[in-house]
Amino acid sequence: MSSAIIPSSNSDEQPTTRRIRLLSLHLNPPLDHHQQLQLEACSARAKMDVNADKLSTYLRGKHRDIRERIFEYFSSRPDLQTPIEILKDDYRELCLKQLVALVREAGIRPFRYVVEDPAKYFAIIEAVGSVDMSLGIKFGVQYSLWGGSVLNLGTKKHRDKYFEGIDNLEYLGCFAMTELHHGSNVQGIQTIATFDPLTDEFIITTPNDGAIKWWIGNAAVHGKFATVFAKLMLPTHEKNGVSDMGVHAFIVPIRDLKTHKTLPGVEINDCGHKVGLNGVDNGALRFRDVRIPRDNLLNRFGDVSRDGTYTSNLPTINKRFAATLGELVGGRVGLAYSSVGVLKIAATIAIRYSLLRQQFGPPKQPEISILDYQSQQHKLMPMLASTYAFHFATVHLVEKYSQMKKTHDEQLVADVHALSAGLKSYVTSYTAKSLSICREACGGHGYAAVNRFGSLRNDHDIFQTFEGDNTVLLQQVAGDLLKQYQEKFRGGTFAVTWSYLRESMNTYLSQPNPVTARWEGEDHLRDPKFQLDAFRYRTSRLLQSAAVRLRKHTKTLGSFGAWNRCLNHLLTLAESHIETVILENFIEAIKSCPDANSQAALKLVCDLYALNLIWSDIGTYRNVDYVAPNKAKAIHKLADYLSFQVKNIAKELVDAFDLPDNVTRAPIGKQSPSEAYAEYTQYVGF
Ligand SMILES: Cc1cc2nc3c(=O)[nH]c(=O)nc-3n(C[C@H](O)[C@H](O)[C@H](O)COP(=O)(O)OP(=O)(O)OC[C@H]3O[C@@H](n4cnc5c(N)ncnc54)[C@H](O)[C@@H]3O)c2cc1C
Repeated sequence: MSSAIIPSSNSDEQPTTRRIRLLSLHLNPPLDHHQQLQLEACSARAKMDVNADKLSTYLRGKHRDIRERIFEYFSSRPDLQTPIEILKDDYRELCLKQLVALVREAGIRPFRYVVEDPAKYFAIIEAVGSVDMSLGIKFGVQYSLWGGSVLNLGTKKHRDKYFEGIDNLEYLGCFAMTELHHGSNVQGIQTIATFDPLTDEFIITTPNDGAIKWWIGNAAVHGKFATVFAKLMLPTHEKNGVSDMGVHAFIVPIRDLKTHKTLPGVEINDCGHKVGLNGVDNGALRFRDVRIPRDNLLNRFGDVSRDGTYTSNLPTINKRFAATLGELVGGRVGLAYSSVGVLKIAATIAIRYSLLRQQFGPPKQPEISILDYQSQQHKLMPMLASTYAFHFATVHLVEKYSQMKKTHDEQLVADVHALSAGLKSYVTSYTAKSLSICREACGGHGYAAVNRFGSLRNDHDIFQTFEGDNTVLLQQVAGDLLKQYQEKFRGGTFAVTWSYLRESMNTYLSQPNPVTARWEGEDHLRDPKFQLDAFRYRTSRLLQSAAVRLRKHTKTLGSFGAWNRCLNHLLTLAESHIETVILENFIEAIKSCPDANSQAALKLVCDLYALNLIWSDIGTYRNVDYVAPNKAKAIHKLADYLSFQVKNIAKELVDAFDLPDNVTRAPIGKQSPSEAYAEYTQYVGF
């Protein structure tokens, strides 16, 4: 455990002494000042005393109040709580009722925060999604997608006309991008908006069944408007000629504001019962030459004048398309943030139950809690550590997004785009897997619908697909990394998020250090420098080798074929990079924590996060001798030991998520263990 401080070499040193000193160096590095501090933290850990409230205050930051207000409101309205069993149509109506009550009764008016204070907006959306995930998604469709498209793709005239109605829910709306034949490939959509100079209108047309707008939230029952993405067609001088100006967004009224009847030319059908999120009414839309005024083009990035002339500050279709999609990253940020909220709920229920539940034990002695089993710790403690890591990473994402909204800095826009794509895909995939692990970790009682894992899993599952399929998004991250890599070799600089690669690419190009590869003392393994170096090294290696492979295969397969040949490699690269960014943010967040005990607890959790991931990919490190066999063994042992240590403060760590019982809503996850079985028994009718 402890490291001896190795005396430095001096000229009188005997050969044997020197050999012993060098040998010791291989096993334990000399302690620097930072490590000394760390050792002190380790010994303090034995009496770690975590105050959940202080930790929670640090986690929630300044938006704790609005979150509590939302939870308290729903706690005061049990009639608005979603029952365990509910039919699709009833659920949709309840979900609308919940949304209307939140906005009009509880007075949560979130729309202005979309632009003015995104951090507050995301805190609201996370809290609302914790109350009910369908409600969170319906809320997101209204304010992030429909509302967000009006604010971010439109101009002042659109804001003036629609802001109030969107905010107060009179103008319930949809975001109609996906079609039956095209989801991920947005540029492949086929809906057409043709300008008619005679009437000064656009004509919205669904040219074939493949172009029917599909999966559109709020469309089946409640929506009055839709932001419809369509290819803008402008007449040319040739007879009947049109020119395709690329994908643009248009506001299309779909139901009458007073009668709620579907408007002429619009055909709406229900996408039906889904695997989850049945409180949201997803519908399919067909447009039969629906005419809308020219003003309904959301014209921030491209406009059409009265005579049909097209103007834009952006020179190409691709640039306009990128700018349009770039403005929509808010939805993705919200999903990543909310997914962490779901993970917190699941981890809380599973860990509280694992502390309560007792099975087996030493002969003739009381049974022990199932969280005392190493296997249960292995299932749940790295997950708890990841939840904390994701919390800080998504808070960082929200901060960057808010900065971007204020400054519109071009570099920041690119950064937030890649970071939101990476975090959304990494976090939502992790949460989806964890929900199954939590269910299984709670045994049979995990399978009771009242204990939530089924609905959480089903509702959350689609987070992996909408707002960009995870596999597709990770490729954008890999593409961005490769672009930066090429620029580096052309003498350019890395963007801020990737700046760590500047140094680690150089380290990578040299051989792993055979001395540090053997250091295995706890103080070294728990040194953030070692952990970050290891993460960065892996990413740099993957980046360098991906670039080499792509170059090689492009010669024979072309760029598309080469990309596909290296696809799994590229996905691993993107994940490795995102893990590095997550770790960096965790380490930074620990430094800023004002409470010493909370800081020590976070350090422990962060070490588990880092070492568990290094151990999960130990083959990669061993293959290149980045770690020697003994060091690999030491990492494994320490990761298990840290799981055990984290288990000792697991109760406080989940309490710090500050989720009241009316939000977790699972009898087995009750805050007070004595109530858990009692409520569950009552639920069954005893
Ligand atoms: C409940 C729900 C609500 C939705 N709400 C809305 C909404 O309100 N508005 C809206 O416009 N849309 C909405 N959508 C649509 C959603 O955004 C799309 O489903 C999503 O973008 C994925 O597109 P897709 O379904 O075409 O998947 P596909 O792209 O067909 O993906 C299928 C599989 O192919 C793989 N794949 C695709 N392309 C690649 C590639 N290049 N490389 C490797 N693998 C690839 C994917 O990884 C995935 O595994 C919703 C969908 C659902 C289910």
